[in-house]
Amino acid sequence: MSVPVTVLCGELGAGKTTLLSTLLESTDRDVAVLVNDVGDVNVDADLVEARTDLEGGEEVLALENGCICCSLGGELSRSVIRLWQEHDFDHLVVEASGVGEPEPIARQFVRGPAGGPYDLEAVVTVVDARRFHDRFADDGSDRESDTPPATPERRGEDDSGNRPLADLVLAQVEFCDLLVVNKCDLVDAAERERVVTLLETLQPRAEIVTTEYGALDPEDLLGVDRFDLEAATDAAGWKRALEDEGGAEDGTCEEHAHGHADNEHDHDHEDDHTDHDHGHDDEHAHPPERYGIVVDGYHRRRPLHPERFAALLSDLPDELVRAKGLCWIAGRDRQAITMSQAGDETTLEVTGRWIASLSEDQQELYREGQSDLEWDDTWGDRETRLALIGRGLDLEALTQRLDDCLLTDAELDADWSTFENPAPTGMGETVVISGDG
Ligand SMILES: Nc1nc2c(ncn2[C@@H]2O[C@H](COP(=O)(O)OP(=O)(O)OP(=O)(O)O)[C@@H](O)[C@H]2O)c(=O)[nH]1
Repeated sequence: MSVPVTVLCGELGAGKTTLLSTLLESTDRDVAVLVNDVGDVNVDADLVEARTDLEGGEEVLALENGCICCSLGGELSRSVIRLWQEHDFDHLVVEASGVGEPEPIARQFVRGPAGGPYDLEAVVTVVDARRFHDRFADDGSDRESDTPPATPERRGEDDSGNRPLADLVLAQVEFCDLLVVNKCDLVDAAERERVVTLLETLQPRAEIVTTEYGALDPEDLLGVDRFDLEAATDAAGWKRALEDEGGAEDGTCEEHAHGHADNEHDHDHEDDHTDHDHGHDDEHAHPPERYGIVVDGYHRRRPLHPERFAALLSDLPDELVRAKGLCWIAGRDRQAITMSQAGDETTLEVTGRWIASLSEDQQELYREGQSDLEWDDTWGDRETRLALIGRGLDLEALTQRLDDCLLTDAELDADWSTFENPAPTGMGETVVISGDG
């Protein structure tokens, strides 16, 4: 019988190790723990080990060489298989590094060799209530104001691990089954409620529990079989906002609708896998209108002027919590560019090619595979389609500002390659644009 696995995520210092220590002290199960820290010293492993009765059956294994989600897919699989061969236990918890993305880790247990001995039960993300509130739920007034770089920062494929922190925090929130809102002793009741409501909007599918010092009933963490890869992949609030806009009528994730033939996960999105048995699915399909939280989509089939768009991205309203989707930027006529905004920073990344930029034969192939794909006679599938999630956000004003970035009729007839253009060009290349502060 396969061993159930829980993947534990959350930003640095959110309270993962505290939660894990409490869990190990209170559970009757024999739990093995795989800890992954970025850096040389496995502080967490030492900590958990020191506080855990290893004689009782728990084993702590530390993965030394970096971040499991970035480069160590193979090593993660090998380590957990070795663990399974050499030890006897009835549950595995993988504590992911605070800067890791949960999705690649989860996939190791679903599609990779570790999927044999193991069965991924849940992805749990720990959120620091205080920090989350101040960063995302506080109308922007208390937002962290790191000195922004004066010019957009260009990053290549190799250092994509330098993704903005706020973006990673939200990626962890958007891909999980259970959200543990920790450090509730550091927020008041109203702040906690604001955090929970915002989390429900950002991730309508997850269960949400609130806690202090990770004091959860072990069965709340280990006892529930919630994980569904497809549902988790499509669960993010921003993806639902795009779907509500009619952007994924075929049930296909927008990110994968355009030229992602080289993406190994493409086929995971072919069916509509909305899972109505899980979490808050139905209740929050339409986000709560409490606390002024608004969700909307922006869809235009006219290219964005690169300079004006970059200027807008460096001056987005503080009330915008999350914006994500595909952009069509003039002068980048082949590149489907994903925009991802969280906190003060926006990442532009080339994540695929517009189908319209492929050869006639290839276009035909792709279009046959996506019969519902909207196709414009002139521009093909090129379009800008964004989800916008905000608190107290003036959607009309932001929509107008986005519209002001679109090429004018005169600019449409101009040579787009002459525009000053900070947008990335190569597949996987990213550009980060910071707010003006
Ligand atoms: N006030 C308060 N402090 C907490 C709570 N939970 C954890 N802490 C403290 O927050 C700090 C970080 O907690 P950890 O459990 O190490 O966080 P982590 O997520 O494992 O951190 P990394 O391993 O760096 O990613 C520690 O000093 C904890 O004692 C809580 O609910 N309230």
